Amino acid sequence: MAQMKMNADKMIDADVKVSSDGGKRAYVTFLAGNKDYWMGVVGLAKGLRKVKSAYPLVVATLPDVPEEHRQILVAQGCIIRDIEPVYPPENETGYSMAYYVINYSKLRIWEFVEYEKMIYLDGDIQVFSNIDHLFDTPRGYLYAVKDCFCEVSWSKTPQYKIGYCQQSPEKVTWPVESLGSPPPVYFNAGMLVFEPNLLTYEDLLRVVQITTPTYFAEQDFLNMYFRDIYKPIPSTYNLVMAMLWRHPEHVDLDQISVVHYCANGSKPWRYNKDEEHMDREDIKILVKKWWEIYEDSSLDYKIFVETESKMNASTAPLTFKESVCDVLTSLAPSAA
Ligand SMILES: O=c1ccn([C@@H]2O[C@H](COP(=O)(O)OP(=O)(O)O)[C@@H](O)[C@H]2O)c(=O)[nH]1
Ligand SMILES: OC[C@H]1O[C@H](O[C@@H]2[C@@H](O)[C@H](O)[C@@H](O)[C@H](O)[C@@H]2O)[C@H](O)[C@@H](O)[C@H]1O
Ligand SMILES: [Mn+2]
Repeated sequence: MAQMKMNADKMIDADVKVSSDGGKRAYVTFLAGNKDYWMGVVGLAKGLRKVKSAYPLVVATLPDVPEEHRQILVAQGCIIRDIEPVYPPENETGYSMAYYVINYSKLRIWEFVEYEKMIYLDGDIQVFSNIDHLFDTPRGYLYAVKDCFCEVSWSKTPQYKIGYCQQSPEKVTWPVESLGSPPPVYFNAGMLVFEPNLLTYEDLLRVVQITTPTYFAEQDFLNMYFRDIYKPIPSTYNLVMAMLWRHPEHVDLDQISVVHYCANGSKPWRYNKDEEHMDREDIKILVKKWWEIYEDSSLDYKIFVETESKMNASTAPLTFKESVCDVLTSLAPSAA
């Protein structure tokens, strides 16, 4: 029996796990530049191993990522997928952060149609509990967590100016008479459960070229594009860090599966205790938890795989022949 299972597994490409209905699944992140985000991706790869995710991590990688960083990621079991940049039209109004322009390249992940379903995670995200069950969400939708509008990065938006946030709409009523209908529910694009699709991909690239860029770059664009199929999922799947001080009533850290280190100064590999809010005890704990995974050599790909295979070998189910021998031995008359 075990042998038959082994053969079946061999038929499945070692790097890609399939769902019960045969669809391939994987996590995917995005890496650009020659700075230090590769450390975030290593942390993410090790975190997914620690929670025993059944699926690999694909890294959509821009050409400016150096070979040295690529080799580190391959050594950590990542699947490198080279992508070309996506440049949006000229942006007169500017972005909330100048570097956001490179985040349009995230759109390339819709081209990864060898996978039926993917979970996109920013490189500054860590997974602390297994979220593989999100791959079983009903097809035909894009799932993501609602963002928060309260940080100064939103200061140029009407919602920030009146203190309105979708996380606590009861606090400030949206003035329909002066501002029209409230903004549609809006997701943070650091974590997405989505289905790669070539027609969608080609349409994304077409529409992005005729869409005026706005403050949150590809995040605004994705919210506009997927408005009709977006389904909000709980903050446990993408704790946008500002929620800790903006909406603490909506945060139970014990229930959080995914932490998004998106607040200024909170990226663990370049944590800056002098940035606003970074002296909070909960932030220090979350940064420490990230480093514990990053520095845990038992989670390094090579060591992890060796350890797992030894454990599986020692607890592997008996083959049919072994179990028969066991029974016969137990029945044999005990030596006098
Ligand atoms: O120099 C950079 C900037 C961004 N990113 C990738 O783009 C994602 C989005 O950027 P970031 O997380 O900094 O945005 P935030 O969530 O903090 O707004 C990152 O997580 C990385 O995966 C990258 O690889 N290199
Ligand atoms: O390019 C736009 C980016 O917009 C989002 O980040 C924002 C958003 O979360 C705001 O709500 C926060 O205030 C801010 O700090 C944070 O940078 C995504 O996380 C990121 O992946 C990317 O799409
Ligand atoms: Mn991020």
